[in-house]
Amino acid sequence: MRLSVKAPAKINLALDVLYKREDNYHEVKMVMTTIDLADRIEIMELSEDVIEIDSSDGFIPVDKRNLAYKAAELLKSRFGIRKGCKIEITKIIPVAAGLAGGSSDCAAVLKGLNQMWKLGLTTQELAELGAEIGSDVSFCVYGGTALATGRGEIIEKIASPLPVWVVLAKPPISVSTSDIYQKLDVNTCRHPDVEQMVKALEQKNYALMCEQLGNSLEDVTMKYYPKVAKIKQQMEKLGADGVLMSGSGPTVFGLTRFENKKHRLVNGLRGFCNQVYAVRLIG
Ligand SMILES: C[C@](O)(CO)[C@H](O)COP(=O)(O)OP(=O)(O)OC[C@H]1O[C@@H](n2ccc(N)nc2=O)[C@H](O)[C@@H]1O
Ligand SMILES: Nc1ncnc2c1ncn2[C@@H]1O[C@H](COP(=O)(O)OP(=O)(O)OP(=O)(O)O)[C@@H](O)[C@H]1O
Repeated sequence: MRLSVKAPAKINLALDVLYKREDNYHEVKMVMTTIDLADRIEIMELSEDVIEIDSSDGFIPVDKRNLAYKAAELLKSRFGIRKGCKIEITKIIPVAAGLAGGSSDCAAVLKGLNQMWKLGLTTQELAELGAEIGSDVSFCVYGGTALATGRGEIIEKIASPLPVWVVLAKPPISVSTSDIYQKLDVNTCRHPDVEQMVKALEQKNYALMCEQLGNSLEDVTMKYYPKVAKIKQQMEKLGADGVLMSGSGPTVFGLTRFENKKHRLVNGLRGFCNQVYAVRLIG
Protein backbone atom coordinates (compact mmCIF):
# COMPACT_ATOMS: atom_id res chain seq x y z
CA MET A 1 0.00 0.00 0.00
CA ARG A 2 1.13 3.55 -0.79
CA LEU A 3 -0.43 6.78 0.52
CA SER A 4 0.12 10.42 -0.35
CA VAL A 5 -0.63 13.12 2.24
CA LYS A 6 -0.27 16.90 2.01
CA ALA A 7 1.42 18.68 4.89
CA PRO A 8 0.56 22.40 4.79
CA ALA A 9 2.39 25.19 6.62
CA LYS A 10 0.79 27.48 9.22
CA ILE A 11 1.14 31.10 10.13
CA ASN A 12 0.25 32.71 13.45
CA LEU A 13 -2.12 35.64 12.91
CA ALA A 14 -1.94 36.48 16.63
CA LEU A 15 0.43 34.99 19.20
CA ASP A 16 0.24 36.09 22.83
CA VAL A 17 2.61 34.61 25.39
CA LEU A 18 0.90 34.86 28.78
CA TYR A 19 3.43 33.50 31.29
CA LYS A 20 6.21 30.97 31.86
CA ARG A 21 4.95 27.71 33.38
CA GLU A 22 6.59 25.45 35.92
CA ASP A 23 7.31 22.82 33.24
CA ASN A 24 9.41 25.48 31.41
CA TYR A 25 6.93 25.84 28.56
CA HIS A 26 5.02 29.09 28.10
CA GLU A 27 1.27 29.44 28.30
CA VAL A 28 0.13 30.88 24.97
CA LYS A 29 -3.05 32.10 23.33
CA MET A 30 -2.82 32.22 19.57
CA VAL A 31 -4.72 32.17 16.30
CA MET A 32 -3.20 29.82 13.73
CA THR A 33 -4.24 29.29 10.14
CA THR A 34 -3.20 26.99 7.30
CA ILE A 35 -1.61 28.41 4.15
CA ASP A 36 -1.38 27.01 0.64
CA LEU A 37 2.29 26.02 0.90
CA ALA A 38 2.77 22.34 1.60
CA ASP A 39 5.27 19.49 1.80
CA ARG A 40 4.27 16.20 0.18
CA ILE A 41 4.51 13.00 2.19
CA GLU A 42 4.45 9.58 0.54
CA ILE A 43 4.09 6.59 2.86
CA MET A 44 4.81 3.03 1.73
CA GLU A 45 4.05 -0.04 3.79
CA LEU A 46 7.05 -2.31 4.54
CA SER A 47 6.72 -5.85 5.82
CA GLU A 48 10.07 -5.43 7.59
CA ASP A 49 9.86 -3.84 11.07
CA VAL A 50 11.78 -0.62 10.21
CA ILE A 51 11.11 3.09 9.69
CA GLU A 52 12.92 4.63 6.72
CA ILE A 53 12.98 8.34 5.90
CA ASP A 54 13.96 9.72 2.53
CA SER A 55 14.01 13.41 1.67
CA SER A 56 14.88 15.63 -1.25
CA ASP A 57 16.06 18.26 1.23
CA GLY A 58 19.65 18.08 2.44
CA PHE A 59 18.92 20.23 5.49
CA ILE A 60 16.66 17.94 7.48
CA PRO A 61 17.72 14.86 9.44
CA VAL A 62 16.59 11.52 7.96
CA ASP A 63 16.96 9.57 11.20
CA LYS A 64 15.22 9.41 14.61
CA ARG A 65 15.42 13.22 14.90
CA ASN A 66 13.00 13.72 12.02
CA LEU A 67 9.53 14.57 13.35
CA ALA A 68 7.99 12.28 10.72
CA TYR A 69 10.09 9.41 12.09
CA LYS A 70 8.95 10.28 15.62
CA ALA A 71 5.31 10.07 14.52
CA ALA A 72 5.76 6.55 13.09
CA GLU A 73 7.81 5.45 16.10
CA LEU A 74 5.16 6.70 18.55
CA LEU A 75 2.31 4.89 16.76
CA LYS A 76 4.34 1.68 16.50
CA SER A 77 5.23 1.61 20.19
CA ARG A 78 1.82 2.76 21.47
CA PHE A 79 -0.16 0.26 19.38
CA GLY A 80 2.35 -2.59 19.19
CA ILE A 81 2.68 -2.44 15.39
CA ARG A 82 5.21 -4.93 14.07
CA LYS A 83 5.17 -3.67 10.48
CA GLY A 84 7.35 -0.90 9.06
CA CYS A 85 7.08 2.01 6.64
CA LYS A 86 9.09 4.13 4.27
CA ILE A 87 8.34 7.87 4.37
CA GLU A 88 9.38 10.10 1.48
CA ILE A 89 9.33 13.82 2.26
CA THR A 90 9.29 16.32 -0.60
CA LYS A 91 10.19 19.51 1.24
CA ILE A 92 8.59 22.72 -0.03
CA ILE A 93 8.12 24.55 3.29
CA PRO A 94 11.34 26.31 4.30
CA VAL A 95 13.04 24.64 7.29
CA ALA A 96 13.28 26.31 10.74
CA ALA A 97 11.19 29.17 9.43
CA GLY A 98 8.37 29.58 11.98
CA LEU A 99 5.97 27.86 9.58
CA ALA A 100 5.69 24.52 11.45
CA GLY A 101 7.09 22.51 8.53
CA GLY A 102 8.38 19.65 10.68
CA SER A 103 5.22 19.64 12.81
CA SER A 104 3.06 19.42 9.72
CA ASP A 105 5.10 16.50 8.32
CA CYS A 106 4.65 14.81 11.71
CA ALA A 107 0.86 15.38 11.65
CA ALA A 108 0.63 14.08 8.07
CA VAL A 109 2.41 10.85 9.05
CA LEU A 110 0.12 10.37 12.07
CA LYS A 111 -2.93 10.75 9.79
CA GLY A 112 -1.48 8.62 6.99
CA LEU A 113 -0.41 5.73 9.22
CA ASN A 114 -3.73 5.84 11.11
CA GLN A 115 -5.29 5.03 7.76
CA MET A 116 -2.65 2.58 6.53
CA TRP A 117 -2.52 0.57 9.75
CA LYS A 118 -6.31 0.87 10.29
CA LEU A 119 -5.91 2.20 13.84
CA GLY A 120 -9.29 3.96 13.88
CA LEU A 121 -8.02 6.95 15.88
CA THR A 122 -10.12 10.13 15.93
CA THR A 123 -8.70 13.53 14.99
CA GLN A 124 -8.65 14.46 18.68
CA GLU A 125 -6.75 11.29 19.60
CA LEU A 126 -4.22 11.94 16.82
CA ALA A 127 -3.82 15.54 18.02
CA GLU A 128 -3.20 14.34 21.60
CA LEU A 129 -0.53 11.92 20.36
CA GLY A 130 0.99 14.72 18.26
CA ALA A 131 1.26 16.95 21.33
CA GLU A 132 3.65 14.39 22.83
CA ILE A 133 6.03 15.18 19.96
CA GLY A 134 5.66 18.98 19.68
CA SER A 135 3.35 21.84 20.67
CA ASP A 136 2.48 22.81 17.06
CA VAL A 137 1.63 19.24 15.97
CA SER A 138 -1.92 19.24 17.42
CA PHE A 139 -2.91 22.24 15.31
CA CYS A 140 -1.33 20.63 12.23
CA VAL A 141 -3.47 17.50 12.76
CA TYR A 142 -6.64 19.62 12.64
CA GLY A 143 -5.52 22.23 10.07
CA GLY A 144 -7.89 25.04 9.14
CA THR A 145 -8.06 27.96 11.53
CA ALA A 146 -7.96 27.60 15.31
CA LEU A 147 -7.53 29.26 18.65
CA ALA A 148 -4.68 27.41 20.36
CA THR A 149 -4.13 27.63 24.11
CA GLY A 150 -2.16 25.78 26.81
CA ARG A 151 1.36 25.37 25.41
CA GLY A 152 -0.32 25.45 21.97
CA GLU A 153 -1.84 21.95 22.06
CA ILE A 154 -5.43 22.82 23.10
CA ILE A 155 -7.25 23.46 19.84
CA GLU A 156 -10.60 25.13 19.25
CA LYS A 157 -11.72 25.55 15.65
CA ILE A 158 -12.77 29.11 14.75
CA ALA A 159 -13.92 31.01 11.64
CA SER A 160 -11.43 31.11 8.75
CA PRO A 161 -9.95 34.26 7.24
CA LEU A 162 -10.86 35.32 3.70
CA PRO A 163 -8.62 33.58 1.11
CA VAL A 164 -6.41 36.66 0.60
CA TRP A 165 -2.82 36.57 -0.70
CA VAL A 166 -0.05 36.00 1.77
CA VAL A 167 3.49 36.87 0.71
CA LEU A 168 6.19 35.19 2.78
CA ALA A 169 9.84 36.18 3.00
CA LYS A 170 12.36 34.01 4.82
CA PRO A 171 15.84 35.44 5.39
CA PRO A 172 18.75 32.95 5.47
CA ILE A 173 18.76 32.74 9.26
CA SER A 174 18.00 29.74 11.49
CA VAL A 175 16.10 30.65 14.62
CA SER A 176 15.81 28.33 17.63
CA THR A 177 12.25 28.43 19.03
CA SER A 178 13.51 27.43 22.46
CA ASP A 179 16.09 30.26 22.44
CA ILE A 180 13.51 32.91 21.56
CA TYR A 181 11.09 31.77 24.30
CA GLN A 182 13.98 31.79 26.79
CA LYS A 183 14.95 35.35 25.89
CA LEU A 184 11.39 36.65 26.13
CA ASP A 185 10.32 38.80 29.10
CA VAL A 186 6.56 38.28 29.44
CA ASN A 187 6.23 41.37 31.65
CA THR A 188 7.56 43.80 29.08
CA CYS A 189 6.65 42.17 25.74
CA ARG A 190 3.66 43.15 23.61
CA HIS A 191 0.42 41.28 24.17
CA PRO A 192 -1.80 41.20 21.08
CA ASP A 193 -5.56 41.17 21.61
CA VAL A 194 -6.29 37.61 20.48
CA GLU A 195 -10.04 37.92 21.20
CA GLN A 196 -10.22 40.84 18.78
CA MET A 197 -8.52 38.71 16.12
CA VAL A 198 -11.11 35.96 16.66
CA LYS A 199 -13.86 38.59 16.33
CA ALA A 200 -12.31 39.94 13.11
CA LEU A 201 -12.39 36.44 11.63
CA GLU A 202 -15.97 35.78 12.75
CA GLN A 203 -17.06 39.07 11.16
CA LYS A 204 -14.97 38.45 8.01
CA ASN A 205 -13.58 41.92 8.70
CA TYR A 206 -10.32 42.03 6.72
CA ALA A 207 -9.33 45.53 7.88
CA LEU A 208 -9.76 44.57 11.55
CA MET A 209 -7.84 41.34 10.98
CA CYS A 210 -4.87 43.30 9.53
CA GLU A 211 -5.05 45.77 12.41
CA GLN A 212 -5.01 43.02 15.04
CA LEU A 213 -1.98 41.07 13.73
CA GLY A 214 0.45 40.72 16.64
CA ASN A 215 3.15 38.42 18.01
CA SER A 216 4.74 38.58 21.49
CA LEU A 217 7.91 36.91 20.13
CA GLU A 218 8.48 39.37 17.28
CA ASP A 219 10.53 42.00 19.14
CA VAL A 220 12.84 39.37 20.65
CA THR A 221 13.66 37.77 17.28
CA MET A 222 14.07 41.22 15.70
CA LYS A 223 16.47 42.30 18.45
CA TYR A 224 18.79 39.36 17.75
CA TYR A 225 18.19 39.24 13.99
CA PRO A 226 17.73 42.84 12.71
CA LYS A 227 17.25 41.51 9.15
CA VAL A 228 13.76 40.37 10.22
CA ALA A 229 12.81 43.96 11.14
CA LYS A 230 14.21 45.19 7.80
CA ILE A 231 12.03 42.73 5.89
CA LYS A 232 8.97 43.84 7.85
CA GLN A 233 9.71 47.50 7.04
CA GLN A 234 10.23 46.62 3.38
CA MET A 235 6.87 44.82 3.19
CA GLU A 236 5.12 47.76 4.83
CA LYS A 237 6.80 50.16 2.40
CA LEU A 238 5.66 48.02 -0.53
CA GLY A 239 2.07 48.41 0.65
CA ALA A 240 1.04 45.17 2.36
CA ASP A 241 -2.15 45.70 4.38
CA GLY A 242 -0.76 43.91 7.43
CA VAL A 243 2.70 42.49 8.17
CA LEU A 244 3.85 40.12 10.92
CA MET A 245 6.54 37.62 11.80
CA SER A 246 5.19 34.05 12.05
CA GLY A 247 5.88 31.92 15.16
CA SER A 248 9.38 32.45 16.48
CA GLY A 249 10.47 33.56 13.01
CA PRO A 250 12.38 34.39 10.97
CA THR A 251 9.68 34.29 8.22
CA VAL A 252 7.71 37.51 7.82
CA PHE A 253 4.36 37.53 6.02
CA GLY A 254 2.38 40.34 4.41
CA LEU A 255 -1.28 40.30 3.41
CA THR A 256 -3.01 41.76 0.37
CA ARG A 257 -6.30 41.19 -1.44
CA PHE A 258 -4.98 42.30 -4.83
CA GLU A 259 -3.06 40.31 -7.43
CA ASN A 260 -1.09 43.35 -8.68
CA LYS A 261 -0.08 44.25 -5.11
CA LYS A 262 1.01 40.65 -4.58
CA HIS A 263 3.33 40.93 -7.63
CA ARG A 264 4.66 44.23 -6.34
CA LEU A 265 5.47 42.68 -2.98
CA VAL A 266 7.16 39.62 -4.48
CA ASN A 267 9.25 41.68 -6.92
CA GLY A 268 10.16 44.23 -4.29
CA LEU A 269 11.34 41.54 -1.88
CA ARG A 270 13.41 39.47 -4.31
CA GLY A 271 16.99 40.64 -4.24
CA PHE A 272 16.38 41.70 -0.66
CA CYS A 273 15.62 38.18 0.48
CA ASN A 274 16.28 34.89 -1.39
CA GLN A 275 13.24 32.87 -0.29
CA VAL A 276 9.99 34.60 -1.24
CA TYR A 277 6.62 32.87 -1.73
CA ALA A 278 3.14 34.10 -2.64
CA VAL A 279 0.29 31.78 -1.65
CA ARG A 280 -3.29 31.95 -0.39
CA LEU A 281 -4.65 31.77 3.14
CA ILE A 282 -6.69 28.56 3.01
CA GLY A 283 -7.46 28.14 6.71
C1 LIG B 1 6.36 29.47 18.20
C2 LIG B 1 5.29 28.46 17.82
O1 LIG B 1 5.66 27.84 16.59
C3 LIG B 1 3.98 29.17 17.60
O2 LIG B 1 3.03 28.40 16.92
C4 LIG B 1 5.14 27.38 18.89
O3 LIG B 1 4.83 27.95 20.14
C5 LIG B 1 6.36 26.48 19.01
O4 LIG B 1 5.94 25.18 18.80
P1 LIG B 1 6.95 23.96 18.55
O5 LIG B 1 8.04 24.38 17.62
O6 LIG B 1 6.12 22.78 18.21
O7 LIG B 1 7.58 23.83 20.00
P2 LIG B 1 8.06 22.54 20.82
O8 LIG B 1 8.84 21.64 19.91
O9 LIG B 1 6.93 21.97 21.60
O10 LIG B 1 9.04 23.24 21.85
C6 LIG B 1 10.31 23.75 21.49
C7 LIG B 1 10.80 24.63 22.65
O11 LIG B 1 10.11 25.89 22.63
C8 LIG B 1 9.75 26.33 23.92
N1 LIG B 1 8.29 26.48 24.02
C9 LIG B 1 7.46 25.93 23.08
C10 LIG B 1 6.10 26.09 23.16
C11 LIG B 1 5.58 26.83 24.26
N2 LIG B 1 4.26 27.03 24.40
N3 LIG B 1 6.43 27.36 25.19
C12 LIG B 1 7.77 27.20 25.08
O12 LIG B 1 8.51 27.71 25.92
C13 LIG B 1 10.31 25.28 24.88
O13 LIG B 1 11.56 25.73 25.28
C14 LIG B 1 10.49 24.05 24.03
O14 LIG B 1 11.54 23.25 24.49
N1 LIG C 1 10.30 16.73 8.76
C1 LIG C 1 11.01 17.79 9.14
N2 LIG C 1 10.95 18.92 8.42
C2 LIG C 1 11.65 20.02 8.82
N3 LIG C 1 12.45 20.06 9.89
C3 LIG C 1 12.55 18.97 10.63
C4 LIG C 1 11.82 17.79 10.29
N4 LIG C 1 12.09 16.88 11.24
C5 LIG C 1 12.94 17.45 12.10
N5 LIG C 1 13.24 18.70 11.74
C6 LIG C 1 14.15 19.61 12.49
O1 LIG C 1 13.32 20.52 13.22
C7 LIG C 1 13.88 21.82 13.26
C8 LIG C 1 12.78 22.86 13.09
O2 LIG C 1 12.26 22.76 11.79
P1 LIG C 1 10.81 23.28 11.37
O3 LIG C 1 10.89 23.52 9.90
O4 LIG C 1 9.77 22.39 11.86
O5 LIG C 1 10.78 24.65 12.17
P2 LIG C 1 9.69 25.73 12.37
O6 LIG C 1 8.98 26.01 11.09
O7 LIG C 1 10.37 26.92 13.02
O8 LIG C 1 8.68 25.08 13.40
P3 LIG C 1 7.67 25.80 14.41
O9 LIG C 1 6.98 26.90 13.64
O10 LIG C 1 6.75 24.65 14.79
O11 LIG C 1 8.51 26.29 15.57
C9 LIG C 1 14.93 21.89 12.16
O12 LIG C 1 16.14 22.26 12.73
C10 LIG C 1 15.01 20.46 11.57
O13 LIG C 1 16.32 19.98 11.58
